[in-house]
Amino acid sequence: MAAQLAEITNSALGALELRRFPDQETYVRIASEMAGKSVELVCTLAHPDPQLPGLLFAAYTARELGATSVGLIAPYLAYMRQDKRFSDGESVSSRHFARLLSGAFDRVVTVDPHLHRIHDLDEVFSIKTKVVHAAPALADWITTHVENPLIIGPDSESAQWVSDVAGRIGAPHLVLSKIRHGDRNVEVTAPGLENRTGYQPVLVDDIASSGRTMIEAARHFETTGFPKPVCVVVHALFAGDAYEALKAVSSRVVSTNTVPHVSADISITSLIVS
Ligand SMILES: O=P(O)(O)OC[C@H]1O[C@H](OP(=O)(O)OP(=O)(O)O)[C@H](O)[C@@H]1O
Repeated sequence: MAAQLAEITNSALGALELRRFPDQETYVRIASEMAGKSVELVCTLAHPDPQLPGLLFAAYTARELGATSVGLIAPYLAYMRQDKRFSDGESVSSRHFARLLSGAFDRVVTVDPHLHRIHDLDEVFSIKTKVVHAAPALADWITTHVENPLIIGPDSESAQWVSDVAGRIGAPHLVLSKIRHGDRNVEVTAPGLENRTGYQPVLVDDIASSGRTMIEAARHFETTGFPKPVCVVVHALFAGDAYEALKAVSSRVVSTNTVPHVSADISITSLIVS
């Protein structure tokens, strides 16, 4: 994506050397001229724990080498789901992660961050933020690939992008109801679904991690006279065998390229620079 962004914006593509020492510490070397440059580090944070030291060291190094400003383009921004102290003593890691990034960068650009109980990135970041929405790209893909779609969100939080996508296509939409009992244990209910047959269901969500949300939502179509759903996800994290398990209950699974994945057929690269 960094190469694509450099080409679209007619910018130079920098060279960053990143490797592990034998003890697993991170080695960083910037092999491009930084003096006087406005620098953007492109790093999708799908594996944030091993990625973070290198990312912070690269930002600090760019500044020490004379960059006038250092921005972060993180197509997927991690840790935004832990946005509340759900149990006593828990870290509100969205706030802490944002604080770490705010200390190293001058600005951050991301795609559809998980903003649920936080409504604006500025509530947790102290630097300039920009949010890019994938909805136009999702709507284009659905228009081209799905006939007679019914756009469905698996939980109340998805209502925002489901209604946006459906509105762009001129398709009906429906929002299901979800209760999360644990990391891999969610319960999805779909009241009234049997009254909406005659459409191709298209499940749309921001993140697939364990895949349980989409899988539990998809299962409702097995018994209600619909064809298997098409599943459209913005950020394809797909931990473990989540992708295979979701494919088994779907007619197709597709994601955007915010996270490199075999399902990433929807490009949002041009939206980042628009
Ligand atoms: O693939 P999974 O492991 O099911 O994770 C993906 C789900 O998690 C997020 O919502 P979450 O359940 O965190 O709910 P929230 O809206 O209350 O933050 C996200 O919006 C997806 O629906």
